[in-house]
Amino acid sequence: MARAEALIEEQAYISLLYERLDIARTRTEEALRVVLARGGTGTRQAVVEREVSAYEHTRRLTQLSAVERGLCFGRIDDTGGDTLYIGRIGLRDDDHESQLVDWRAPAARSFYVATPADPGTLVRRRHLHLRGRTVVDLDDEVFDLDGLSEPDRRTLVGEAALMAALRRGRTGRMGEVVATIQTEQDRVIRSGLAGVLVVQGGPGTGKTVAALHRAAYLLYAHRSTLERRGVLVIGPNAVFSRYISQVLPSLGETEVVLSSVGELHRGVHAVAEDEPRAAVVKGDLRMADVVGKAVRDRQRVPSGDLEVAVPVRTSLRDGVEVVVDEMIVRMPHAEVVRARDHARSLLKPHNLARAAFVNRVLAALARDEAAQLDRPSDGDDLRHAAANLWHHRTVRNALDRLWPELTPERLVGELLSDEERLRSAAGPYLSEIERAALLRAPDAPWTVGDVPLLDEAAELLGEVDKGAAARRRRAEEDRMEEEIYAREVLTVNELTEVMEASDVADRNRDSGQETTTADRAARDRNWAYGHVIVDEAQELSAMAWRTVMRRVPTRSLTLVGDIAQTGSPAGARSWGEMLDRYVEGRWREERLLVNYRTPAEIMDVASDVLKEVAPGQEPPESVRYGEAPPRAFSAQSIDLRHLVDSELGHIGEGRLGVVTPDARHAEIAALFPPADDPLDATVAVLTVSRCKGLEFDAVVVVDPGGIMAQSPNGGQDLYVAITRATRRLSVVYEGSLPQELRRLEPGLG
Ligand SMILES: Nc1ncnc2c1ncn2[C@@H]1O[C@H](COP(=O)(O)OP(=O)(O)OP(=O)(O)O)[C@@H](O)[C@H]1O
Repeated sequence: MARAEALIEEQAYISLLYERLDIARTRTEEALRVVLARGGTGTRQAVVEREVSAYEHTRRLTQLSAVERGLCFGRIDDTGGDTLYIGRIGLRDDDHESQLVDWRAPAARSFYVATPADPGTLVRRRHLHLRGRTVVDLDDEVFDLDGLSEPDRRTLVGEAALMAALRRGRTGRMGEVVATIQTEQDRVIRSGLAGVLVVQGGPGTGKTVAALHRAAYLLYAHRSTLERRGVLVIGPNAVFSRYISQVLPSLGETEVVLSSVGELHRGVHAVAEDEPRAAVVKGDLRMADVVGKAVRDRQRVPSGDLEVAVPVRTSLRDGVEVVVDEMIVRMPHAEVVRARDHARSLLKPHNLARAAFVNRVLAALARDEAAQLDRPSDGDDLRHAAANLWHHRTVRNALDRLWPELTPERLVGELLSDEERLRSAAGPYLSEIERAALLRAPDAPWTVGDVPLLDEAAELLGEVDKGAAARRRRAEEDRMEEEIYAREVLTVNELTEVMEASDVADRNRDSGQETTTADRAARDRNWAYGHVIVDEAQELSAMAWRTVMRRVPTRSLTLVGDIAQTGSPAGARSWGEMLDRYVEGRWREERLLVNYRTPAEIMDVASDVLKEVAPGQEPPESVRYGEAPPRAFSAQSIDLRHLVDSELGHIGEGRLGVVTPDARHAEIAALFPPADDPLDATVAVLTVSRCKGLEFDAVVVVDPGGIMAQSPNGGQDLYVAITRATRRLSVVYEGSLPQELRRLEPGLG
């Protein structure tokens, strides 16, 4: 069949699918209107039912609008003469016959995994290209050539769909690639939910896209487990989270929480990076001991007996109470030690164990007071006297000195900025040089490396706000009640197969204000996610892994990264080094070997760098060639702005990234128009740590020698910088060209 006829035939089917989509939307809108028209009153059962169906309809509507673009992108024909159309969601006709298969459904799998060598039962895979609702092109892979007519053979275009996808100009946001997922990526996406999956792959091998499509797949395949607990995706920084933020909604998923290590401690948004020596120390597991000791250091005993002045007689003067007479109450030193040891022996978090310490001290002081005043000191009298003592400022102050209530921010802030405290807490664990690397000014901003320390502290301190703990307990009791009730409602309505009672209870309780998993998770430090995905996972320090693992007690994780790109000096040198502590012998690894981003000429340059800095590491294979040989310019012979203008001329609508050493970022950024968001700028000036995971049509690497020298992992940084380019690469060097880059063609200034 000639291509034109094939196009007409496919257009007819695609139009039918869009009609179905329109019908589904209209029906859902109508159903939602009916539900909302019922109003928010009535019996409790009616309110629950209304909440449930309004939520479901709204969710379905969001999904139906998200799939408008590229609703259907593929078709498979098998040896039995059956045809399936593959798309972003599944659609059925009024007789419940499948018209479109969801890309995540098992039936769609052969669309992704069939290869000429192993086609399974497929005779043909067809990619459909739509603009709006019109089929503008198609390309076929035919697995059974003998079965093809002559005209059909002429339309064979091999990997055209993938190549077309890769040639698209960069928009500043990552897009989804459902139509062109490759076999090795499909293996990653559909790998089982349980356990730890490590996806190791070089730059541009699609680790990020595979991880995000995996999130969508897991939510589809394990909705009841994951929707309630949610999926957390941790990226290297907030810019990256924005870069990938549109992928999942465009796949129809809205219940995924995007975060970065710097944002994992509630209330802190750390963006600053530590200088390399501090980063190494903060990322070291010994810091868990240091924070532990810092907490114990705050549980003190006085050098002698505890002595506190308390008022004996007060009088009112001008309406103000003044102390007329006071006395000293005492607690012997050994008893204070016992009170402290007893509170510690409870193994409760510091702020929760404080009550035990406080009660013992108050009782001892009350006993002494009674003895001195010759008052009775039996049970009730003593309790009364102790309660009275608690109201004296002097007693409170003494107790706060000995066992203060602490927030993680105060504990860690004071630890890192007070030489004395640091020496005491870190003395047994860190050398003097390491301690010096940690010391910082009291008003220094939080760094990404501080966040795992804050998390550690939060774990050891427990919640300060007793009101909050009580509120949470009450809320939990309410929730249980709602859940029992919701279960009854679902049973009565025969909905138990479709929905979980706890889901309904959560939604009902939140009544529209905080209905998403993201909202609920954000409120709760102890939230346990159903699955956690970590991108650029090689950058996480051992301390950061503790923080991540706390959020997923089931150890259901996907970690994607590249050991050869580790930039943080506290990051991973091998996966086992970081993971064996938690899941020894229980993590599995998939490797991605094909680079879809960087053209072969640029990858050759990157490979030279890799050979020097990480000799054993294999660079990935590029699938295409670029449009110009990568070039090197001496800083003396070229004006950077001039070079950037000329590169912009070559890339048309695309985007350009200028990558600089950390120390030169401000100076170079000042040469270009300021940009609020580097993702929206035509020219984005970034350090290497900020451009991790991103990509640009053209990249200009400034001062490669400076990048290499900026940290012990500077060579890896240069490798990352070079591999951000999808089309063109230029390097502007100071002095002489680093010899790792000798392959670059000399550019003319
Ligand atoms: N199957 C595919 N179809 C179309 N484009 C793809 C496919 N796989 C990857 N790409 C494209 O290749 C580029 C690189 O992908 P991605 O950013 O996921 O790679 P990565 O392995 O995470 O890279 P890095 O480690 O350098 O951050 C992206 O533009 C992505 O859209």
